[in-house]
Amino acid sequence: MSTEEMRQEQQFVSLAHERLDQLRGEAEAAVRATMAQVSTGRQARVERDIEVAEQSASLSALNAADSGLCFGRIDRRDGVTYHIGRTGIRRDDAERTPLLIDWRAPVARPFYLATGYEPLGLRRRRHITTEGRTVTALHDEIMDLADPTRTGYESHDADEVLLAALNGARTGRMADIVSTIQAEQDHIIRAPQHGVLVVEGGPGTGKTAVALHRAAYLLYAHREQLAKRAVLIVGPNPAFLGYIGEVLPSLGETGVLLATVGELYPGVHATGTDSPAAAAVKGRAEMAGVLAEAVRDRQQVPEKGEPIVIAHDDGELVLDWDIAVEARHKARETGLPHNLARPYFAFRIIDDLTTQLADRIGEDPYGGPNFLGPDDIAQLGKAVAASAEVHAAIASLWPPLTPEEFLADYLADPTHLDGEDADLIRRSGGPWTPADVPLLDEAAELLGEDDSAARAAAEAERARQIAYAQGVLDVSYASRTYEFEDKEDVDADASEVLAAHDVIDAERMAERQEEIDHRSAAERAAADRTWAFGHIIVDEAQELSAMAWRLLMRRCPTRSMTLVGDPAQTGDLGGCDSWERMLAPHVEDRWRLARLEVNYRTPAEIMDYAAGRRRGTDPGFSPPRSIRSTGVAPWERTVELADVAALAAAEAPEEGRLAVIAPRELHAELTGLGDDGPLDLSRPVVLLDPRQAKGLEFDTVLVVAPERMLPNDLYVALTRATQRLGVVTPASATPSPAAAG
Ligand SMILES: Nc1ncnc2c1ncn2[C@@H]1O[C@H](COP(=O)(O)OP(=O)(O)OP(=O)(O)O)[C@@H](O)[C@H]1O
Repeated sequence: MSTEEMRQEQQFVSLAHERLDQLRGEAEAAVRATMAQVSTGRQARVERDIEVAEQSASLSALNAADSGLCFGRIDRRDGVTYHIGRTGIRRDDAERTPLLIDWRAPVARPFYLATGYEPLGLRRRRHITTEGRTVTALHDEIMDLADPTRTGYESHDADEVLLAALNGARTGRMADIVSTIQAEQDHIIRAPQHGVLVVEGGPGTGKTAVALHRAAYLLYAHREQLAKRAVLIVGPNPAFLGYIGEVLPSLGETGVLLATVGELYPGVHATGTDSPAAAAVKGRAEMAGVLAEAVRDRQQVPEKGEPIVIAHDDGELVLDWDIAVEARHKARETGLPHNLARPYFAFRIIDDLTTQLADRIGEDPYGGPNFLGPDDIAQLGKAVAASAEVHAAIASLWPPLTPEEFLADYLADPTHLDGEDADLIRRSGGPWTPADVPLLDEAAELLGEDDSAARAAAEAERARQIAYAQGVLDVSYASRTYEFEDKEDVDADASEVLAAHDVIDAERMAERQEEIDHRSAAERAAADRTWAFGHIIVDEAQELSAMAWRLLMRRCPTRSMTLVGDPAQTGDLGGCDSWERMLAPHVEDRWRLARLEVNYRTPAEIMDYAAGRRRGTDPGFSPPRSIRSTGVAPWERTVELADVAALAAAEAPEEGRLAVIAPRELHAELTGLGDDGPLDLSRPVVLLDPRQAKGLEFDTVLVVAPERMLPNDLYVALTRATQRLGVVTPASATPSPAAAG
């Protein structure tokens, strides 16, 4: 082996780190300098804050690049060599020539795609392994077989670097795969941004990894647009989001919002839980129509013959069925949501009641025309419109509603559902559940936000600011003479010294005072129900209910989405088993499908076992092909539940993580596994139910009571291990209702 080769590579890596340090130093100094600026005035402070935020973002991207900065090199046939890394770095020369190429740049692509059959202009591909700043290994692949040059680092196994990554002990946090992205994954990561792309693949095929790297790629390729509109990544539960939460920051990307669907209604914390059957009812597509009907039910009219009689200074007003039905018809005809159509209902009623009053007051006893002129009638109308009693009557028929009030009332007494379904979701009080969130969102759409009060308040605030600014300008103008009073023959108005009043009027000055929202796009998006994201990525997409899809589609009017999932792993009753059915209501057949076929997580021995069990209920089942085998077969044992903790302790790997996956109803009997407090995946041993295990992976997994799990849940549980799998049948356990199913 040529140590010279190694020395040169080390020299390059050291140089790249030095340059990175230099850039980091500059970025730090820029942040410090900006922060030290004495900014007077709110505008200046806001601008300073924005600058600090931008500089800090590039600083954290540079910090993120520190570990594994340079991981590859491509030597092209034309003699040009590029080093590939986590971020792009330029030299400090006049031309600012590239030193390190960002993995996302087009020129880096052959590093991921080139093969002996299609070398894409490469002579050689090199993987560079580093520990800290030290190069520890090189792996070369010859792409041009006619090239006789050898370095001594030629790999016999092309997958050596990949397999080393896959065999590494797990930490409880997902790591990026930037140095070993495979060609089939690269095609998906760099697929065009527009439209809906569905990525389907079995367990461990890298769907999550690909989705996260795609987010990083899109932010790189469409930075300007996506920095403004932000990218949303939706995952199945908070523990999963915690598990994947480090990947994008490690790639230098922070402009992303990670959330579960249950977190997508600002101001609502969905801490409650539904039974699976109740969640399934709430998730059905028909709930949209059901809620629309329930909103219409809140638009009432008095019974025929039982009018609402309103006391008024000029006599009683009678709000009867005829008036209300006509007003309701007119309001509904606008097609506006409930709260926005309400003023039309109110206007019509006030108009009718005014006519009623005018007919009575101005009536000519001799049958002549009404005595009242248009001005008198307008006066009467004002009085009717100002009457608290009239407003109370209108509100009793067509009340202003918030989504929260409306849905809480609806769930207390569900209508338009058959009796069994209504019983399942009936609830008075209690916290919101994740399945309520799409219903709240639907209700918000049906009700609309009557923001007239907020707009009036904003207008009043603006008027106040203009008045204040005018005051400032008046003071500025009044004080103009003092500046020059000790000078002779000075015409202050003709002075060359410009004062504020010369260059700006009150309105523009007020505008400048208005607060600029300097939160990041992701932060603003998190607080805004009506935010339209630039791109949405949904992981475990098969779990989402029809109602959840409606919510997400509203957040992405451009339908620029990547959906990754595996219908064979669907756990939720309300989830989906067919992409066609799920997507047709939103994009018809305008979506693309990409498949991932190779299982990078689960060794062949475990996958064969999982597939064998699966074939018990689905004889034609075919799993993804495992890329590696360990020679360690899964084992089965019958054990007392009380002894599972000891078994877990014995099986726990020295380095890495072990998970016990058991049905939730057995957790109380599985003592000693620390099933209290929030789930902490960094612990060496964790206890999970199959739903919580979705998307996660561990070095060793013990699946307890497989016979009590539904086929899809069992398949998920059996495919979480990267090294070893044990299957435990409880020697004695209290029978459960789930056991039968
Ligand atoms: N190209 C790669 N290089 C290194 N590791 C990879 C690569 N592709 C996938 N992996 C690893 O394989 C494991 C499984 O990937 P991932 O969790 O993305 O699969 P998945 O398809 O989402 O699985 P599931 O459907 O079971 O949740 C992860 O540890 C991931 O880092």
